[in-house]
Amino acid sequence: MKFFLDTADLNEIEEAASWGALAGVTTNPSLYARVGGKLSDFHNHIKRICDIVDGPVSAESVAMSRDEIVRDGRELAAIAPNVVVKVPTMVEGLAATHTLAAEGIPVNMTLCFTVPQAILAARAGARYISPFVGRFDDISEDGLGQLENVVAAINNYDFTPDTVNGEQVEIIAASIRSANHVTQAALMGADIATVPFGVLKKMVAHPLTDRGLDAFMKDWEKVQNA
Ligand SMILES: O=C[C@H](O)COP(=O)(O)O
Repeated sequence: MKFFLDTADLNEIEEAASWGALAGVTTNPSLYARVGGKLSDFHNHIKRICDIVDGPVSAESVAMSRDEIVRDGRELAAIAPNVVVKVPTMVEGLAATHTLAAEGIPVNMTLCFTVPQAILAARAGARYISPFVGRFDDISEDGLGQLENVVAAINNYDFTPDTVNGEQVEIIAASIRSANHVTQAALMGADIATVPFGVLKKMVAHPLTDRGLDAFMKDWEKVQNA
């Protein structure tokens, strides 16, 4: 499993990148708004993220028609070679993905919740598909169960390698709210988990690690004073 950071916060991205396990970043309009992002600075902001991260950086189109999404996608892809265009899973999004993929522009289909949506995204040529876990849980549905179904269904078929780098479509477990979501996503074989920085920090920590470290430090103090 690879880890992406689900944020538009440059400080979080720089810090996570320094830990050595950051394979990419995903952003969305809400995450950009959260860091006080302005429309006029959007492309520059994505460029700054691309300069920090050695991996795919998803930047979302907010257009609603296929022509506008394609236009948005081309502009976003021109920002840096590692930009991935994030497109919502809807009819206009599928049509735009089909066009962008044919041009060699990688697409991450987002707001994906079901197996049929995921298969349609893969057929349209998406490089990444992002099933949402937490938002399913929010409506008292089984987010992890849906993710497991998507992973199993996509792996049932040999989707044509994309035109960008010959790699198969990858599943990004998105809307991740806990380290346990990451554990379960890894066990079911999701290719990538995109996690908020707070979850990434929790993934590192364990009370037994803290307790063990504390005991080691106290015993080392005894050694020094012996
Ligand atoms: O845009 C994709 C995010 O992973 C959504 O996460 P969220 O449900 O926590 O906002």
